Amino acid sequence: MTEPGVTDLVVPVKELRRAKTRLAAASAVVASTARGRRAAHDDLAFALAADTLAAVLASSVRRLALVTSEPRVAGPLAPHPVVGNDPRVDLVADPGRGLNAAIRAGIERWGGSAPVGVLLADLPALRAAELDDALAAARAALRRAPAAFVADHTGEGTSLLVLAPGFTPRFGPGSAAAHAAAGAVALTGDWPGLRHDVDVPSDLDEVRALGVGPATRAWPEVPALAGGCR
Ligand SMILES: Nc1nc2c(ncn2[C@@H]2O[C@H](COP(=O)(O)OP(=O)(O)OP(=O)(O)O)[C@@H](O)[C@H]2O)c(=O)[nH]1
Ligand SMILES: C=C(OP(=O)(O)O)C(=O)O
Repeated sequence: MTEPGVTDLVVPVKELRRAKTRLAAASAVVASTARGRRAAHDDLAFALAADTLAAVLASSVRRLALVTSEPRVAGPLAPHPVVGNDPRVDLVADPGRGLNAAIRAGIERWGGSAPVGVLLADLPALRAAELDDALAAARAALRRAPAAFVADHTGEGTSLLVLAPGFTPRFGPGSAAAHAAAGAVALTGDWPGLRHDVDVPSDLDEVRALGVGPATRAWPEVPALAGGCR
């Protein structure tokens, strides 16, 4: 039986022009002009988020609070084909005070009185089945702990945090240790797509080897995103 709340997810997406600065070298390889590099960078950050969101929407997630002020996701040309008019998606304005503030805004959108998941949006190899499996494991863990998390492939970051009301998200450098120290249970499942976030250029090769969604696969070409999923 599904316990209420835990299939509600908050996903933050930073403004593309400010996001993923550690990936700048990847864009420099595919474009020779500053303008071209800027566009390639924004397209890459967008592709990572689009593929993550497509997997989320193919999962059993009940509601999605998408916290962003990025015009390509939430602006006048939105909704984007990936998010579409999906009734599960609730757009929340980014307060502009960093990642944890954005996450809090997403949690508060639903009142903050039930368990909720927080998933970062740089997981282009994420599979819907992995997310469902991890959410089920988190549901079980929440019977004995205030939160559960999935560490990223380096072991230092957090890709998914599921928290009961009252637990404070501690995203940022060293978040896996911070979440564990605050009492969250580290989930141990074999979820390579869920664990492999893309922070530095070498991560791109590694997620491509796992198998990424259509947007990241096509980069630096911008694909006609049709909202399909693997
Ligand atoms: N809405 C929102 N999302 C954020 C913010 N900061 C990070 N994120 C999201 O959190 C996820 C992980 O981001 P990071 O890789 O830690 O941060 P980043 O600032 O984009 O990348 P770097 O500049 O390379 O450190 C991505 O999905 C980002 O879009 C923020 O201030 N607001
Ligand atoms: C933002 C985080 O990770 P990364 O910088 O690895 O994306 C985090 O783990 O809180």
